[in-house]
Amino acid sequence: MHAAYPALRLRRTRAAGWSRRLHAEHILTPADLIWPMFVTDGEQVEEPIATLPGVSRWSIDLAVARAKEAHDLGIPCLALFPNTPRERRSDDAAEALNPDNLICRATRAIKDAVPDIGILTDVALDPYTAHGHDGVIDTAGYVRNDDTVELLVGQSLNQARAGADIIAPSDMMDGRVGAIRAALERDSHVNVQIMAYAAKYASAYYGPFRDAVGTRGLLKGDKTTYQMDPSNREEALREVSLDLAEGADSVMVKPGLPYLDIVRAVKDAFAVPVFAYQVSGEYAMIEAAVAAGAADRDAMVLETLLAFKRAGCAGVLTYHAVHAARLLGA
Ligand SMILES: NCC(=O)CCC(=O)O
Ligand SMILES: [Mg+2]
Repeated sequence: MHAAYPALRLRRTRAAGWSRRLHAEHILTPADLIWPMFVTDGEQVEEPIATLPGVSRWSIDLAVARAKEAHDLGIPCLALFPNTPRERRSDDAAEALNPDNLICRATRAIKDAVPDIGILTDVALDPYTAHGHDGVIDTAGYVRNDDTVELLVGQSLNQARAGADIIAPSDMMDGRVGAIRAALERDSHVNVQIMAYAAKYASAYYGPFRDAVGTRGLLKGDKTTYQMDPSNREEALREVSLDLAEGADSVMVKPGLPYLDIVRAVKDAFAVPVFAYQVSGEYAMIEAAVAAGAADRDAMVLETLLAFKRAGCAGVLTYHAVHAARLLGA
C-alpha cells in the first residue's frame, strides 16, 4: 500500500535531530524508573557493595537524603531492601514481622520526609531467614508453600502499616497474591497496591544482590523449586494470569534484559501494567564493560532502559535510576 524507493526513503525522517525526536515511538523519562535501595543499621553509614560498583547500603538517615534527591530528579518510586544482621535472622524469619525492623523504620522515615515519593517494599523471607531461602523450609530443605504464604501475609501487613504504597511479593509461592490482597482489604489498606513478581526466574544474574542483602554465604542449594525455569515462556503467562486473577495491580518480569521476550508476551496477552527488574547482575555487566573500556556508560544505560519501554514496560526497577534520571534531566 505504501510508496517504493525512491519516493519512499526511510532515511528521510532520520536526517535531522528534530525529526528523529518527532518520530520517536518510545520515550524514556525519569517517571519510568523505580530505584532499588539497600538499607542498613546505624547512622551516617555508607557501605559500598564490591560486586555492585557505585551502589551502597545506606543507614536510614542517609537513605532519606537519597530519597529527597531521587524525588527532585523526578523518580516516582523507591524499592527498599534490608541488610538484616546475622543475629536477627532465624529459621522462621520472625524479624520480617517486627514493626520496628529496618524496612518499616526506613519506610516511615522516608514517607515522613518525602511524602510524595512512592515506597515499594519487597515481600519474601530471604533477607530474614538464616538459610537465605525465600520461605520456611522442611527438614529436606524444601520451601513449604502454605506456611510461607501465612508469614508473607503478616509481612505484607507489617509493611502496609508502616506506610508502604506498593507491596511486591517476590517469593514465587503459589496463592500469595490472593491471600495478601484479602488481608490488606480486611486491614483497611484498600489503596495499597500489589505489584506481583509474577514471572521471576531462577537466574544466575542475582549474585551481587545476595551480597547486598547478605545472603550469599547463607543460601544452601538454589531456588529452582519455586522460581521459574529459564526455558519457560507459556508458564510465565500462566503465572501472570493467576496473579492478576488474585488481585495484582501490576506484574513484574525478572530478570530484565534477557527476558524482554517475556515482557512483550505478557503485555500482548494481558494489556496490564508490566514492570521489569533490571537485576544486579545486569547492572554489574554494564559496569564491567565500562570499566574494561568496552562501552560508554551513559549511552549504554539509556539505550538499555529504553529497550524496556519498547518491549512494553510501564517502568523499570534499575540500580542506574539516579544516573539515568540525571542524564534525562540534563
Ligand atoms: N527481590 C529482589 C531481588 O531478588 C533483586 C535481585 C537482583 O537485583 O539481582
Ligand atoms: Mg505464581
